[in-house]
Amino acid sequence: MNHPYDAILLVSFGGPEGMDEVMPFLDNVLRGRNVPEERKREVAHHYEMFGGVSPINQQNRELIAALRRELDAHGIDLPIYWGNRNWHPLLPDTMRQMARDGVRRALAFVTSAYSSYSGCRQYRENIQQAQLEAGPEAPRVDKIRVFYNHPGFIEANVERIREAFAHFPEERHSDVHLIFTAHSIPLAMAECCDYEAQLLETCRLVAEKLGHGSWRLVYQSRSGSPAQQWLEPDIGDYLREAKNAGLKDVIISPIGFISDHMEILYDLDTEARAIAEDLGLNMVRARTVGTHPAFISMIRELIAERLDPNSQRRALGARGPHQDFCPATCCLPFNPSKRRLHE
Ligand SMILES: CC1=C(CCC(=O)O)c2cc3nc(cc4[nH]c(cc5[nH]c(cc1n2)c(C)c5CCC(=O)O)c(CCC(=O)O)c4C)C(CCC(=O)O)=C3C
Ligand SMILES: [Fe+2]
Repeated sequence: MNHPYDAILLVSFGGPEGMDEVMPFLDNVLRGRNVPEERKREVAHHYEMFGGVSPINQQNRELIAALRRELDAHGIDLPIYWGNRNWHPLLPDTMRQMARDGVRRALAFVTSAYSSYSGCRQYRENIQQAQLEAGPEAPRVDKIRVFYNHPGFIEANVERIREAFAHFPEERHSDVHLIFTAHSIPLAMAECCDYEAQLLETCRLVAEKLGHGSWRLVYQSRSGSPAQQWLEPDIGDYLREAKNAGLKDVIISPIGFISDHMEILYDLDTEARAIAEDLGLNMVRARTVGTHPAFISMIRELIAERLDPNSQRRALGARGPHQDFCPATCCLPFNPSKRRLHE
């Protein structure tokens, strides 16, 4: 096929893989961010509870291995590179390697299904910065569209939630309350993107496929200064609300993420689970898509559609496929015209 791409680039968040990597990783995440020192220490402790190892890097290795097999099976022979925002392999190092290998133009798959500054624009800025650091031989990089409404993403989530339902006796299924979670972001950030609307669309499409009416989208992993407003309700508060409303069985599906990384192991499997147990709620946490075959074939499809401009761009629901190229003002961190000058 005649197309301009000579590599795939997986772009992700990155995570520490040992005790001595936790603080330098958090320094990278929080450089220039308005997050209190106390929150940083708290989050360092979350990582330390797991030996300083975030599962995210291993999950990305497995994702790459699965994608390699999928591309090979479909005759797509592009090499796959991998670079992270916050930890090794770091994007600038990967970009230099690509330049050395003679890569001229790459397609980037970012491990975030939704549009937001953190999940879209910041990754594009990271790519640009890495290109600057790698110099004039750095490849050109085009980002693959966000996939929150892609049938492969929906199907993989539906199957993960079906697995979770199987933990409850059949006769209780209709009374199970399905709680979707996503990473909270500052309201100022949420105002500049379609994050909430996209999340709600994914939840709606997944719940519809499951034929399950009792669901709600809530948020987790709130960070930042307490003075700032972030998306709510928080999962902990919502579990208390659910209890007060008389609910007994809940499934938590972290629809905002694509792998079971630290924000899930700690914020849901440790913190939210303790709250649920305290309240006497039966909680089952659904897995994220991870390397589900429908998700891996979705990534292959998203690559193939960029290699062949005439191919169909699949999307479920009312919103249609997201555009291939982000407009200049897409996913800003905040609305600049709302910022007072002295801030
Ligand atoms: C929207 C969004 C996603 C989803 C899109 C995507 O996947 O990119 C996401 C993913 C992730 N967030 C992660 C970890 C962290 N996020 C933090 C801080 C923050 N996240 C934010 C937003 C998001 N984050 C924001 C607005 C902040 C405040 C600071 C800032 O404005 O940037 C902090 C600092 C400590 C804290 O304050 O919590 C950590 C350690 C990990 C890795 C987990 C692992 O290691 O396994 C992953 C995948
Ligand atoms: Fe985060």
